[in-house]
Amino acid sequence: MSGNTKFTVEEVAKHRIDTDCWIIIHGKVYDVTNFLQEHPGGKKVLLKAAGEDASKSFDAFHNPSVLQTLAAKYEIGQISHGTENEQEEITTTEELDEQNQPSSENNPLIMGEIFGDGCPYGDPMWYQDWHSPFYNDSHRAVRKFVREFVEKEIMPNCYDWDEAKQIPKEMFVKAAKAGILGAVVSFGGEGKYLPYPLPADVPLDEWDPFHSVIVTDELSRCGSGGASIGLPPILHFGSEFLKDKVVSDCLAGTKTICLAITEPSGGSDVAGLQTEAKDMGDHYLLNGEKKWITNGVYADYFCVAVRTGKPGFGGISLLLVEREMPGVSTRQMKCSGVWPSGTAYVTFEDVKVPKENLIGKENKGFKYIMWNFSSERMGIVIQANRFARVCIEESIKYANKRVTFGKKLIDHPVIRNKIAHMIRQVEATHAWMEILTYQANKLPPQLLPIRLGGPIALCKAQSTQTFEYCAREAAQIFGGLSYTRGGQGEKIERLYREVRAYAIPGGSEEIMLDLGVRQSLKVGAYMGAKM
Ligand code: HEM
Repeated sequence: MSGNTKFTVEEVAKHRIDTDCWIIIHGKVYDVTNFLQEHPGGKKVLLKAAGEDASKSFDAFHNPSVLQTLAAKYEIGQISHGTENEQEEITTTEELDEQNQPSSENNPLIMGEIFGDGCPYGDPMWYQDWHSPFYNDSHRAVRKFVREFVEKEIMPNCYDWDEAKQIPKEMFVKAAKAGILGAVVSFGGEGKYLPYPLPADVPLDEWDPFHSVIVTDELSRCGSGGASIGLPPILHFGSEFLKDKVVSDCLAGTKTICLAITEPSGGSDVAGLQTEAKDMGDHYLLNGEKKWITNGVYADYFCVAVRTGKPGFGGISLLLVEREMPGVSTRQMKCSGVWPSGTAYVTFEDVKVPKENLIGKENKGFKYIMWNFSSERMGIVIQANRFARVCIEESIKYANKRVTFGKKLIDHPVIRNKIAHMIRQVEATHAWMEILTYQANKLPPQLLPIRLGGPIALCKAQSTQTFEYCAREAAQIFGGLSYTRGGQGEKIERLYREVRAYAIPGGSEEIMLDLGVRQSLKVGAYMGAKM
């Protein structure tokens, strides 16, 4: 029997015992006889629904993704359309819902195109037909392209990759071929190193920061994080020799690079770092330890912050270190979140690094690191805010189906109050992120770190505090389902564990808030503010 075989409701109704058990879910027929013993919800619930349309109960207890993954193995056909009366009986809940809703055609409320499933605040407002000065057709094309990629290639696998604590290597190559790796990493970089066209074939000279925002935002919809921060320093400050050596391979997904700044003895205090690179004439002799290095377990290259000069920020340089170099070793760290990110403790013991692997100029590393921080922090803002939005989307959808005390969760004012507080923070953060992105598009590049450093630092703290708030509230709405891994609360349980991976790295909230005010005051004073 193939997935196209047609059955009538009467035929399905004949299969309702434990040695022959069929069910209907959203118009498709499943033979679950061999699944009865394995069903995580128990055998009895399935037998109770045997021979019937179980769509409603199925929706109440599962993530829709179960149909794409596990259930697909048991699908044997579809319900055929019989006489008009029969058809009415077998109408699926989706079809029924459709009949009860106004159509999108000739709907007086809709002025343009709605993208996505229209869940209010589940996507940025320009997805739902709101006017925006920032987006045009090429942004819409990138949005569609990346959404399809994520829904097909990433979303169904997130849970398994998280449990396996690893993303398959082929996935990076796939993302590279789709142009996604280039889009995330190389913005502002040089086109000649791009091995594949950018998403939706947008020409490089038309690619703007809003395209990059869309790619990062859409990637974060799967409710799981990862980062690409090691390459930009080489793209922007490295020699032609270093660029030729690493950039194309990294953008093709065949090699991986990570950024190694943080040390066991100090995180946000970059100026105090201790890893030492001693000048030995034709090479540096590298000794020291780095900790919490994202992707460190899998990386082929390390962009390492080292001390080459005097104490403080004036004695720091960046070096490209290669995994093959004798004396480099990594071990996986056990983290509370972002399990597939290969977060590592890295040790360098008498590693000989050739002088040509110096990135930019000696003792200018602090400036490069600070420059890199702004784009890293904007990446965190976009990710954290989408994660917070996922909390809204999941909460609204769940609250619309879960019934307590005789009514749906969404009909309890206390739940709507929680969702409202989530929405107001996410929308405020999104608007701030967009206006900062607009500045990044308009300001002359040399002014970017000075004018935007302070606001970006503040916006980073805003986004991670919003994320933390939303993860907590969503977890309360999901109740016990957010305390167990997998199932309907899968994304919320994972996101709740991942909050710290955004609130601490790239500058902790405490440092961001202080830096944001200090830097803005300094810039204000320099620009003649009367304070
Ligand atoms: C092909 C059909 C089905 C498949 C593949 C399936 C799969 C699963 C899976 C994987 C879970 C674990 C939780 C999760 O990951 O979502 C689960 C739980 C459950 N399922 Fe099913 N299921 C099917 C049909 C049904 C039907 C028809 C019913 C009810 C009539 C049902 C009732 C339940 C219940 C009550 C739970 C426990 C929910 C919880 O832990 O909160 N399932 N099922």
